[in-house]
Amino acid sequence: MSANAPVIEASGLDLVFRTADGPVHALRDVNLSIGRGEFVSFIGPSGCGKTTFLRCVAALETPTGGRLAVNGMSPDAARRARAYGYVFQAAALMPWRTIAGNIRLPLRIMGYPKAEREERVARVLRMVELGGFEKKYPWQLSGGMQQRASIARALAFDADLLLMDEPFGALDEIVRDRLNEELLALWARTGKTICFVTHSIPEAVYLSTRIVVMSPRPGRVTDVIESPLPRERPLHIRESADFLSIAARVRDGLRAGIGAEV
Ligand SMILES: Nc1ncnc2c1ncn2[C@@H]1O[C@H](COP(=O)(O)OP(=O)(O)OP(=O)(O)O)[C@@H](O)[C@H]1O
Repeated sequence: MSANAPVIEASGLDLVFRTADGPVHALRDVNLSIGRGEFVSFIGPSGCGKTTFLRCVAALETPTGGRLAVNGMSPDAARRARAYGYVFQAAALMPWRTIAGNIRLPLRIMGYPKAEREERVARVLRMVELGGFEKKYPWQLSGGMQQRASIARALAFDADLLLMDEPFGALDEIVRDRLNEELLALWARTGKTICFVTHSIPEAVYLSTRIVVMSPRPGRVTDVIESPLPRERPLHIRESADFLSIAARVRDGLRAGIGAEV
């Protein structure tokens, strides 16, 4: 695959869930191409298909129409090639395992030798500033630290693509600000491609190079906004005119999507 080939390419993507109450059109005609090193946020009201899109990329759902390629492969093949790390809404750590044990387990399942497992666990914990917390259990850590541990687990495979489904939604604003800054720093350091689901307009605008606005019933993309903000973003950039004008456009897009529904 060439370095410029899209990491994710969706064309005419459709997904209809068959339910007892009839079909649910979770995604309709989604066309999106995401390039290497982009930070793309997905924002939209509950039920507009944000999680479903990420799950399709991760081969956890099968689209009912259209095409989807991840690193130029089918999502299934990309999953086998460990193309991505997935960070869930809640930290989803196993409470009976230590932080190191949580990160080590998938590495063990995938057959990494012991020495390499240990090296990777130590490295990713340092990356999320949790060095020294290896032997703690999840309940001994704050919510923000748990979420950092779950990011470390997703980083352990060195995948170039990170799929993050509302990872900071349950955290208070101060912790969220800090993790947003840390995530941007990590993105800058590693050059990974990040797909990030959020309900927060400021979070989407602060983090992203591109913002995908979605609306429900059927779930579809209603706007894609390129951010003019520089890659280096101190928190106070949120008071700048550029920031506020992108936030206003996202808000308008969300309103228009809801308006179209009624
Ligand atoms: N396994 C499933 N079976 C049936 N319907 C489903 C299934 N998964 C999702 N849906 C429906 O598909 C639509 C899109 O759901 P999805 O979870 O992708 O939305 P979302 O935008 O991520 O919402 P939220 O912001 O609340 O997480 C919703 O109407 C949801 O009820």
